[in-house]
Amino acid sequence: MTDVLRLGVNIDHVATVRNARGSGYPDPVRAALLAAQAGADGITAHLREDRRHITDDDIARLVAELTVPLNLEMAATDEMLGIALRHRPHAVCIVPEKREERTTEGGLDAAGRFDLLAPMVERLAANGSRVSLFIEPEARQIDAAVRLGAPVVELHTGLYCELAGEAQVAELRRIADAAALAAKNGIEVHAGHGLTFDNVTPIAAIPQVRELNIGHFLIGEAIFDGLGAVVQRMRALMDEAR
Ligand SMILES: CC(=O)[C@@H](O)[C@H](O)COP(=O)(O)O
Ligand SMILES: NCC(=O)COP(=O)(O)O
Repeated sequence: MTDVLRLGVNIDHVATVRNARGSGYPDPVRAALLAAQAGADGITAHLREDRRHITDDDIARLVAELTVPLNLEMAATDEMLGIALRHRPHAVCIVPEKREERTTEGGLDAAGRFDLLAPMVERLAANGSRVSLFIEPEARQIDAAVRLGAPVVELHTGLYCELAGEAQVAELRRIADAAALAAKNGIEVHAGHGLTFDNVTPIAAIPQVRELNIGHFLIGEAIFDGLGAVVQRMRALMDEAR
């Protein structure tokens, strides 16, 4: 019996719609509570330096009101470290960030930024948050995660989602090999970015993967079918894959 595969719903783009007009709706916290009721095992929220979607107030309200664990995504900056230490979320996932990017473009260079990350990982863990590193599915990055003492890595699935045919199969193999290597080294494996109903199954079928974080697609589909229904459908696809 493989462990249950958890679904983390990323609510960033509920805030994107809200911020389009500076209104109070749609409320990301309301979306988070609804997603939890529909079967989400956790909520992911990315507090970006430019606050283009999730705001500091959203994080404060999520911490106060969520009924499932919060996974706070953040860049490796002193500002974000201070916010994470103050709120002490269940989990913190350190992600790369470029102000000019439309969305995350790749994994964190944990190997190249080792000296910057080491004290940050240590302080977040000592503060009681489960630290995750959002990385490319590469042995070099997994080795860095081991040396940093990160208990979790989230493997970037964006390239897999963009590719097709043999190239996508090769990227899936790369992700599966990275998941096996990370698990062999005692690291819990998560995956995310760009996942949809159509491409989730092969990722969900990787036995070492314990959590998927999925957002943009679900929020888009919710416009047509409602957030509860699309969360339930993604949950069912993930369960069928195991
Ligand atoms: C790290 C990752 O892939 C996402 O969780 C991230 O939040 C994407 O950024 P946007 O939500 O701003 O598109
Ligand atoms: N870390 C991945 C995540 O939280 C959601 O990514 P996406 O589904 O919005 O691309």
